Amino acid sequence: MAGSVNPDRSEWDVVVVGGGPAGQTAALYATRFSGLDAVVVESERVGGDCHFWACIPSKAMLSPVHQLSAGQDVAGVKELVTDRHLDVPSVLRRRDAANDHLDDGDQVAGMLRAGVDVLRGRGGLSGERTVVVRDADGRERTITARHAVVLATGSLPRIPPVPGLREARPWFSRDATNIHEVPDRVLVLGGGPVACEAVTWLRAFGARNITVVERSPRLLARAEPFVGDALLAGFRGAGVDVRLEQRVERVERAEVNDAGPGLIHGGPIMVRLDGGDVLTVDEVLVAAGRVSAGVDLGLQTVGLAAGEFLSTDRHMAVKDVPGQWLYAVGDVGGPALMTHMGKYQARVAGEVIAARAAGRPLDTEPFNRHTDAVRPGRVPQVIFTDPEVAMVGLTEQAAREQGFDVEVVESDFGDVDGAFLAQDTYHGRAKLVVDARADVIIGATFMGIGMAEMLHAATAAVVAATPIPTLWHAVPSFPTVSEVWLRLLEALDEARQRQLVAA
Ligand SMILES: Cc1cc2nc3c(=O)[nH]c(=O)nc-3n(C[C@H](O)[C@H](O)[C@H](O)COP(=O)(O)OP(=O)(O)OC[C@H]3O[C@@H](n4cnc5c(N)ncnc54)[C@H](O)[C@@H]3O)c2cc1C
Ligand SMILES: NC(=O)c1ccc[n+]([C@@H]2O[C@H](COP(=O)([O-])OP(=O)(O)OC[C@H]3O[C@@H](n4cnc5c(N)ncnc54)[C@H](O)[C@@H]3O)[C@@H](O)[C@H]2O)c1
Repeated sequence: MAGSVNPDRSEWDVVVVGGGPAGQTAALYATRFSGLDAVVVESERVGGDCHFWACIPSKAMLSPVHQLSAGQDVAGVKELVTDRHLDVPSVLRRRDAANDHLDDGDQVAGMLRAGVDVLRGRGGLSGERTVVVRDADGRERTITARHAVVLATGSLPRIPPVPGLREARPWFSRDATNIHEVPDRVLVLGGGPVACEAVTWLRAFGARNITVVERSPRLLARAEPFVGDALLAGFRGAGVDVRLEQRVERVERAEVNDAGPGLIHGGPIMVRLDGGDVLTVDEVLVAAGRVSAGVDLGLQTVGLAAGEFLSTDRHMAVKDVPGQWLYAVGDVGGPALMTHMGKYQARVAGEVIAARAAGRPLDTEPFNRHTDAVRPGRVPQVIFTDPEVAMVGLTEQAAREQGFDVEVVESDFGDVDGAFLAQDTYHGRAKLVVDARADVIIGATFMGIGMAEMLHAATAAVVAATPIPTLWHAVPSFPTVSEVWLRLLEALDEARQRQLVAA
């Protein structure tokens, strides 16, 4: 669908550059109830990476993986599905439907219905409140914002400086999420969320030789250590070759033929690892982190350095830019590169822009809608491996490094009735990190089937700093897996009682 803008128009109250979830949300929150108008400038597809290339297609493929795997551990169902494989073409059709066959018509229509204009083209700052938009034919148009410009251009894959890697035209996350050809032999460079989720579906889709090369000592190194250990055991048990504390030294691909996303990009690839091993694979998937998509944004025209994650204050205004007219939300600002965090920041930015445009002072009471109260240390994340990892707040290590008086408590799901009713052999573990002085939870991690939907209770407890004595009265329903909360509180109580007796 084309953009929706009067060709002669050149001024809006709010100009948003980047139409991913963060940019869309900022435009909606700045304009609803405020009387302001806004335009979203988008160079590719309204909906962003999240809808077309990241969260939506990946989770559309992972849900069938989880459901088959869960069924394989429930008597009465497992007899039907053990040793059965996914119907991969059906899963890919499901994925294609979920991301609208890469067509952003519905997303554009949604913005227009909400009264937000859409302008196709690549936007970049050219001075205060001014954005130059270059369309696909190279035509330029200068637009200005009466009140605010919001940068929401997302992030791009980081390419490690490995000789031969770039030239080999390896896969990046877009190929993995929009997979059409399943490589039989694949090397995954990195062991973070992108890598671990992709390994989960590549295995389920029938890739027979998967090697993961991660430079740090653990998979999902930012999670509690038990998570990486359990994932490692699961991957290795399923035949995935995981090489920790290793790097790729060089890559060679004689025949390169990049026929498009998700298709194998050429002939076999020779990969030399730093230990001296040489592997031959059909594809390399680079999943080695992200960089800010702020390189061509004209940041230097307002005195900012290009290419780094943009630094913002608690109201999402970009630091070191006078006048409070420039905001950044979502991945372009880091450091929590997740859709829900980008949308949260965008809600804050939108409300701040509306208040400032009306000349209203920003709210100052705790948990007001004009201030980011989540960063740092209260960020939730679900990683949709099999089983899932769900975590919020600080890990034990991070809490100790930040000087908290830390108590930790862990429990597996062995004696939770809801767990053995859900699965015949439920494997999972939960951990709480407690600030002993304040007697509140500051971190929680759950690993197990269905944990994604368990997380929000922990997020609410961490953000609200619910006192542990209050949590005793938040009764988990029987027989649900969430009774693990009771086990955790009992374990904490027991440890404290023992300490009292010992003292
Ligand atoms: C494989 C994968 C899986 C993921 N899964 C999850 C998940 O399950 N849950 C989760 O919370 N997060 C997930 N993420 C992270 C999530 O995708 C990002 O945090 C999210 O997309 C960021 O939203 P955004 O709006 O900041 O950026 P984006 O979604 O990247 O949108 C930015 C938009 O800006 C446009 N743009 C860029 N430059 C310009 C310009 N100069 N002018 C105009 N337009 C421009 C782009 O075309 C794009 O449409 C995943 C990431 C990956 C890679
Ligand atoms: N479900 C989710 O919430 C979800 C899913 C996917 C991605 N994401 C987000 O997207 C972002 C990007 O994910 P990611 O996994 O690409 O990045 P990441 O930074 O989280 O992990 C990259 C991993 O690659 C390793 N690495 C980097 N260079 C390497 C090298 N040369 N050799 C070997 N290992 C190397 C790093 O040690 C790290 O463990 C993350 O911030 C993540 O939170 C979120």
